Amino acid sequence: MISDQIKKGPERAPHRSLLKAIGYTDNQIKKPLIGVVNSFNEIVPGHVHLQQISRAVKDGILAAGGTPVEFNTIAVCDGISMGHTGMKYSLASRELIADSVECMARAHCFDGLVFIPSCDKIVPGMLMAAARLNLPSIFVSGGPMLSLTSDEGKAMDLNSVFEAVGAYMAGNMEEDRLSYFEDNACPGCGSCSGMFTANSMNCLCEALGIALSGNGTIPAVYAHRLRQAKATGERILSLVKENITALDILNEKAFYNAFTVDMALGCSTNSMLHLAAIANEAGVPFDLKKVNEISAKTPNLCHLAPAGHHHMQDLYQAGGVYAVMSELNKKGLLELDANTIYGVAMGEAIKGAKVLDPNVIRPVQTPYSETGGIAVLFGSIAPNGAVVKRSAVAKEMLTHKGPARVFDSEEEAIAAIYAGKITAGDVVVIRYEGPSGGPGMREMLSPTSAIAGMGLDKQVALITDGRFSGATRGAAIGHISPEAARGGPIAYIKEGDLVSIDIPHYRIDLEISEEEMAKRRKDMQVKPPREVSGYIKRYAGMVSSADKGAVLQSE
Ligand SMILES: CC(C)(O)[C@@H](O)C(=O)O
Ligand SMILES: [Mg+2]
Repeated sequence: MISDQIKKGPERAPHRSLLKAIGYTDNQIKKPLIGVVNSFNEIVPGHVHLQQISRAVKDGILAAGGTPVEFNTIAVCDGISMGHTGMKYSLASRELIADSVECMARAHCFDGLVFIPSCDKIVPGMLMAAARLNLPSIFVSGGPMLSLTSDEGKAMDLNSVFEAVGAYMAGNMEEDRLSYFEDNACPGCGSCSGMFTANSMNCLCEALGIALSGNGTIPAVYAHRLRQAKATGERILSLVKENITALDILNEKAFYNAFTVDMALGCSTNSMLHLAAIANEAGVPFDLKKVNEISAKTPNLCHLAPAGHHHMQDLYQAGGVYAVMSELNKKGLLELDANTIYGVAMGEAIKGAKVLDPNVIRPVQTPYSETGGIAVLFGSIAPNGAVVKRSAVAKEMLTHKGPARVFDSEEEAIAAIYAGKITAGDVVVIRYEGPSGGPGMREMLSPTSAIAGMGLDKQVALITDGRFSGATRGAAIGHISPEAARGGPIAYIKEGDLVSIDIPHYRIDLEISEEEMAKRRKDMQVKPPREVSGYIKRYAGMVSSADKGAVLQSE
């Protein structure tokens, strides 16, 4: 046992003494020590109930003959940090989570780990740690929030409130209506209820084979979630016994399945950053061009919010992620011999799964589209790529040409949008918001929701070296690489330049000549880094480009 290093032989009497000081008995110390990596706190609705999930996980571990040892990580709420400098700390928190789990697991010699994430950055941060540590590992999330139906019969979620702000600011909504959404859109604990980033990543844990079926979709408040947590706690003991470690599962086939399921589900654009970062930790090659190859042949089967009106509870009732996979399998789109935490191959694991509601999970013969939810665009604005959730783009905007309206920060852009200075046809450019330049690559739900809430989403595009929320809809093209702060072409766009977007052909171009661009590179200065301090300053210096997952690199 790995934990023998802290508990076996006379030399380890002091260590056992300390374990006894915690209350562990000799009998408990002899058993496999299972780290329960919790991310409970009292500021994130997706995490506020994780003590209950953790209790259930620990019950499962105890029942299966292990000794659970809980420790915590931080967790940021992207919704609460949205629209101000707080958002600069969200993506950056992912690396802290990975690093802190590494420190805890290595220092205390756990035999296996159960990870309990929930919201956006905690899932990938923990997956990165799992890959890095390569211990027997399994994931169980806190589960999605429920979605209530409004008095107008519309399913609500966090984005309903963000878009209501847009409508209110445009003078199209009364204050009491805004309050109605504020009071009803987020009814209780769980990760926000659309196919936003948290739920995307928790669903992808199933596709990766690192979580039990249902991990992504069972609502936070259902007892099924607690049973799932117990089953997860029991399962880790089998993984320890059989020595199935994280990298037995997180290999090339697992990532192939994850990208494929991502396209079918219509996951958040942030999944491109996170899968790249996790693949990097797992030593699996990642190339954004490959993503397009998968997207080109994978039908989009689901239109959950923001692409449509379904929510996670609908996907749960429709059969969940495995039902989606069973549809994809009919077209031979999966790597069936990928490993799973069940100890059987994925093909075996999904046997028996079927679609229970074809309105929520379309049959593979009649998809929403023949191609996947996400497209990677390349072109003179984004030589190394840009990402768009094409399943949530209005048809009218799939191709668009319009004048650039250039802003060097999210704040400047939002002020112009609220002041009514953005009009039909415009391409809003928000730059110096990349991983290094931001720093922290802010997620821009306020501007995209304001545009949508003002009814301009069929006429206005928004492009940025920052990123978007999973709740963002419209022609919102992010992750433009290289970023402005590192001299990417986006730094040289001028007000009024024509920007050409062609999503079906995977292109994003600036309509100026190469000579003109060369001239601008000579004449125009890239802005100096923003004045920041502390962790985010270190982060700004070390972070890689978005197309590489915005991971920290030491050189
Ligand atoms: C606040 C949200 C909905 O979590 C957003 O940050 C996302 O990425 O989906
Ligand atoms: Mg987010």
